[in-house]
Amino acid sequence: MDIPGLPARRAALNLIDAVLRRGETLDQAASSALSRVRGEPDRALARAIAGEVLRWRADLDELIDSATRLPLADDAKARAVLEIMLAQVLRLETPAHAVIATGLPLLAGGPRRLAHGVFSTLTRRGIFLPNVPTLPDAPYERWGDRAEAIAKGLALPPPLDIALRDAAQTESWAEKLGGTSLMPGHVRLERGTPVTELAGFGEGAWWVQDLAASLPARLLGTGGEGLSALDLCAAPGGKTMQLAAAGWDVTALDIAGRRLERLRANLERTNLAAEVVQADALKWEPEAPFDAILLDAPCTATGTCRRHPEVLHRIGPRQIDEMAEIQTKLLSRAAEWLAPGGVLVYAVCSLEEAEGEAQARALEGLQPEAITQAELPDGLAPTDEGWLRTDPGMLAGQGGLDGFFIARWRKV
Ligand SMILES: C[S@@+](CC[C@H](N)C(=O)[O-])C[C@H]1O[C@@H](n2cnc3c(N)ncnc32)[C@H](O)[C@@H]1O
Repeated sequence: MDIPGLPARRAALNLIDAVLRRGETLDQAASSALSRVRGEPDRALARAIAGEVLRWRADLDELIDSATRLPLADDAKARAVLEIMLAQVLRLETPAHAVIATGLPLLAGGPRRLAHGVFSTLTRRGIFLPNVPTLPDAPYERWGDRAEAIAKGLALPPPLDIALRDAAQTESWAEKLGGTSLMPGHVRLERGTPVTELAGFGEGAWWVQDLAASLPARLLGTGGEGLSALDLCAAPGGKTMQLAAAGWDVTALDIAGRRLERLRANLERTNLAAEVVQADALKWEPEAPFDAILLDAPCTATGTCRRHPEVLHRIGPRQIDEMAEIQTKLLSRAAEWLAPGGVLVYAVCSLEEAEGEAQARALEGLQPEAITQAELPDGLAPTDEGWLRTDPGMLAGQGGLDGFFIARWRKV
């Protein structure tokens, strides 16, 4: 029999290992790593511990190294166990005795005494974490002069943003749900709000969507009688719902069947319509050109680091290059499918220049259409090129937002 709480800590260790060694996402790792953890609270605890370690790993390691005479190897199990133990004390307010009771058994047959010694030395010393997590070296270097601000955003727990089907009712939904609105059609609620229990969820009056993620579809404008929009890479459908609610005649295309099932369920719940196509956008050909195309391309998703801190560790040049290559192909195909006068919006939830600015710079044959200040919430501004670059850490006073790159063109 395991002691209570031990399976959750073992699972946290396995989740971290899957991210650091196998490059998996926490979601990918979850089904196997959490399979032996009974009960949702313990599964949530395992994920929370792993998330905190991945967010604060550089700072936790600095503490560990300050208390050992010889540094532990980067991949030493004792280091990983100490990270888990310290993250609980420093981030989850778990009492030290519970941390010891569920941490040291993970090192059975190994350096338990060493780990106990390091943990006791540190907790006696009165340790704390900085206000802002220290980024791992690789993303710190990649993000250059944006890195400090991004790190500040990482320290903020992301709020819960919802997008309304009917933007005209923004004020009344904000009041009903006790939230605040940063632009029409948007309401911001406190993190951890149980989504499905909120008023309006069942009747499909809104869906969960980060404020930044809601901007690309807004930048296509409103549709109308007979105006067609292609949502290329559409699942699970946040932007499809926005486009349909804005009056476009939407074709929603994605390669992933399971994700398209979620898109269909989302459309059904919100009582919105779209033609759904399962296809590979690198091979598919449309029957007719579109008046508007939204390419929300697959990407490294580093802009979601607040919710998915594993991207700080598992994304490197290889993944960025792979994604950039696909994005270039998708963008040039999408550009060919526009009707004269049609608008193309390109978006990625990535903080990487290769997936954002470099893609926009390389696209030929369409006329850039600058994003304007009036189209953005207060506190955000377009770049000199007329693109939008959001970083976690922007709008910090209002709870931040995800990192996105967005650009727009017109076919003249
Ligand atoms: C950033 S997500 C899209 C999110 C979606 N637009 C939303 O707002 O809910 C990228 C999507 O691209 C899809 N995808 C990746 N490669 C694709 C391809 N070759 N053809 C079509 N879809 C693809 C993935 O299945 C994934 O659903």
